[in-house]
Amino acid sequence: MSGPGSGVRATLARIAADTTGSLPGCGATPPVSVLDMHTGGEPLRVVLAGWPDEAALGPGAAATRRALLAGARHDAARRLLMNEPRGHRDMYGAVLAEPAEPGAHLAAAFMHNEGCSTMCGHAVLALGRFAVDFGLAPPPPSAPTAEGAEPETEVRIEVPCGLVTAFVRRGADGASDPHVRFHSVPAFAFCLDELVAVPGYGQLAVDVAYGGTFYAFLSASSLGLDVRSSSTKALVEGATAVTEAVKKQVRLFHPDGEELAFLYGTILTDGSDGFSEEPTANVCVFADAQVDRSPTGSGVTARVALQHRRGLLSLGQTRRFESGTTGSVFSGKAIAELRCGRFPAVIVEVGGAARYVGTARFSLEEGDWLGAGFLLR
Ligand SMILES: O=C(O)[C@H]1NCC[C@@H]1O
Repeated sequence: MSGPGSGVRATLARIAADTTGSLPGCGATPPVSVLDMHTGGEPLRVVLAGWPDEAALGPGAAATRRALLAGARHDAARRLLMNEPRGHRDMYGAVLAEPAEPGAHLAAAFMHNEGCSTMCGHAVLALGRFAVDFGLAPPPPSAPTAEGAEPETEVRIEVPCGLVTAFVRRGADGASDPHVRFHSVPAFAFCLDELVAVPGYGQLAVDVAYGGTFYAFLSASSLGLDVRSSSTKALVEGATAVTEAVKKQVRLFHPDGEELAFLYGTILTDGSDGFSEEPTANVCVFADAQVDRSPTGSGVTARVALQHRRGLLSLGQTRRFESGTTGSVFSGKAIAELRCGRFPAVIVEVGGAARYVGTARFSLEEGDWLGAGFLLR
């Protein structure tokens, strides 16, 4: 018989309560603490502590992204947290830093299966909640409403493509509402109906638009596919062929700088660009054939800019966008017209729900080459 404090259940409880000790064989590398969320099914792993070279990170999101892209230690940490066995091909993460922009509450750089992106809408929705719940953005000074709810808290987040603002509500109990909205950087149509030769699929008309990052857009039907019913494998193959072809055949340009001028991926749509109360579905394939589970915040931003440019969506008119993968829905609307260099542009508001998933402390056992991170094709 085991005495009090011994036995399997007591041992498990002791391990669970011990938040500081390192695991056997893992003493040499300090553990990395993370908080996981998801927005419309798309994961977001927020690094809390233990990033190997915090001093080299910032300040500012663009500087943090540059440091992540350039540093071997940073890339090892990215692979540790994004790849198997702690993550998977489609994992997504954020590294937070002190902001450099006056008035910003935090800076965030984004990482995925290949490197680091310049914009991530699903992450901005999640980080808005995170910032409110963990005191990174102060609550508004005005009084609560009659129902006890506060007015929205503004969370200004510096991301590599610029400054974006999330709006978060808190209930009478002080907890943040999962439904968040954000205003993005100027979004614009780069080219419409550009003819691109896509090996295996023929000559296709493709739109390219910017929503914090550039995407190619086309109806999945032009590849003989359907975003709601085709297999993910077929959608990934088709979208990847388009991405590779557009990268070779369309030279991108962004008025704010060279480091924004790259194609992040391809978004296949259901072709329903004309206004409807029904949601329009799309699937985003980005980075190294990574599949977004959400409708893609930066993709919705770019799609709204395209629909507005084509005269299909007026200012203030809300359209709903559905993920072809999970069925989750974001809203999108153009709220202001402006210019981004030579491009007519719009500010887009995107809304969606972000949820908490859990926290974890990850370690790496000495000599574990697989544990350092791998991906299956
Ligand atoms: O929502 C978004 O904008 C992002 N989700 C994964 C790919 C994009 O960065």
